[in-house]
Amino acid sequence: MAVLAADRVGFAYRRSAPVLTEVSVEVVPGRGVALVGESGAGKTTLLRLLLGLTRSTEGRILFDGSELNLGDRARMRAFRRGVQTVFQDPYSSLDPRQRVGRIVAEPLRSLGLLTGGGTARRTEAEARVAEALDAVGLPPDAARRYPHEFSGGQRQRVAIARAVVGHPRVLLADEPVSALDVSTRVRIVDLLAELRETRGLTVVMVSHDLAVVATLCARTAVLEKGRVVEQGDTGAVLGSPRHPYTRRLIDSVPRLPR
Ligand SMILES: Nc1ncnc2c1ncn2[C@@H]1O[C@H](COP(=O)(O)OP(=O)(O)OP(=O)(O)O)[C@@H](O)[C@H]1O
Repeated sequence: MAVLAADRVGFAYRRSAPVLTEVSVEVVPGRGVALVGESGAGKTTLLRLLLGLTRSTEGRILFDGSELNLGDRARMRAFRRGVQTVFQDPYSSLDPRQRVGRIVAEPLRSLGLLTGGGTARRTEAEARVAEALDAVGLPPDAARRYPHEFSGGQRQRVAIARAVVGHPRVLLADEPVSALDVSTRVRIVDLLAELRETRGLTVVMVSHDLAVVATLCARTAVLEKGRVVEQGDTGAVLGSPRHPYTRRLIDSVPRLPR
């Protein structure tokens, strides 16, 4: 069964024309989904709806088969334990005044994932932060440092550590590598692929980069002007696209001269 689904979702910003119309997308465990489409197609808006940050104006968002109710705090907490996020910009998404250890531990505290009290609680948080830092390939002493002491790629590792510290099932990522240089991009994509294998993490991703999509996501949904025009296995969608819009999207990818 789908962990997360958009069921005939529609959305319009206030006093504007709809930016999403009748969008249905399912996220099945172990089968990551890429959301692709031109700028303005509605990808980020759909991700925000799937994250429960914005309420849809039509249709429903389902988590483990039942409708997400943003007003139900206990249920939203369970949702946040299961579904975490990484944003595009590793510079603005980390609080510069907090040490990395505190940043990574934040979901453990806010989602009630720590069991003990006092010193035991602190020790448990430290151990789980160390485990998350190790999982993203950062040294243990990273916990004592501040975000500005790290490069862009390392900061994105910190953001990924914060997202996975509570062992979520799904990671929603909005252009997670587009702010990084090419070689760093490859390393972060490899890291996400590794987390997918080792932790069973299902990655749902918005990306302009079809090579990244092909590496990370089993399924692809193509959005054009707020509608899904094509979706299916990534190999089929990108390898033999049926819709002219998908073909145009693939043809618009710059190729190196031969
Ligand atoms: N806060 C907002 N208020 C009003 N309109 C908005 C708002 N945010 C986005 N939009 C509009 O909604 C549409 C979809 O935007 P969205 O950011 O979801 O697209 P996108 O596919 O993620 O684009 P990009 O690839 O450029 O990030 C666009 O026309 C955009 O101008």
